[in-house]
Amino acid sequence: MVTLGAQRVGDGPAVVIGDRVSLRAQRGDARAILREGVALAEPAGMDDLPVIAARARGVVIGAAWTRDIPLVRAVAALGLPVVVERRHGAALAEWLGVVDYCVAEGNDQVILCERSDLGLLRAARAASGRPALADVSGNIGLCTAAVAAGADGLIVVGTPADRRAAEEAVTLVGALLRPEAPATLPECRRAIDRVDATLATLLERRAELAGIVQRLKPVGGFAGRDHARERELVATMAQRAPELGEERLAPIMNAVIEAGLHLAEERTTR
Ligand SMILES: O=C(O)C(=O)C[C@]1(C(=O)O)C=C[C@@H](O)C=C1
Repeated sequence: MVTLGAQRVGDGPAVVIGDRVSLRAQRGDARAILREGVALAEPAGMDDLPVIAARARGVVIGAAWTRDIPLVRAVAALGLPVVVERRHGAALAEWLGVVDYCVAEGNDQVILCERSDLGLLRAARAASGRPALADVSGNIGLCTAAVAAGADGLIVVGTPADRRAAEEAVTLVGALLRPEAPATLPECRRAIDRVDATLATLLERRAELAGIVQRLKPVGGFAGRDHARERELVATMAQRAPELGEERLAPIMNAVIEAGLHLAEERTTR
């Protein structure tokens, strides 16, 4: 786990990082470009390092210059958390070799970052035991896939809509697939909130489908209720929710089904 400002990257929920500033791409006076508290900054050269050290929460070793070993070393020596991007085309060994340079400078606060190859992100995370971010800026369609692949967070430099898509992916996919071991009451409640967000999304989707079924059945709505089908779906769900079991699931699903039927009937009379 690596702490980046207020965010913990590695254990707990996947994070979204919206401010990654590249002094390489922007080319200008670092003092004018970097605001105090920026999450991640990528230097253009050695001259930028003092300003980055003073203002940024973490520093990026960019994909374009991972072979500039003197700069890699100097960046690691700042003592800030370091995000190591993979050079385009670099194999796993080369990527993790850059991490070794950072560790050799006494900096163990290293996060991996990958843009496109989610299989490699997963492999690097497993091989190194270090957290890994997916940079989905400009490729926002990869958000959910990246979280599903095990990314510990998303870097997204883009529009507010892009940022919302990233937040949605970490919440919904995280709740479904990311292991959680919250240790405090607030953490546990936030984890429950993520599960509830996923439940709400699924409940809304289920209600839509149940509404379509009512129109397809010869007799829809409460009049066409099929209790055998309801028992069957509860029994199937109990295989995935064995702790709750059929007995506890049955009243839950009864309420869900009735809510769907009420909605469908309301819609036909609207
Ligand atoms: O499968 C159906 O026949 C439906 O109408 C859908 C549904 C459900 O919401 O799952 C709703 C009412 C029935 O009693 C059984 C199931």
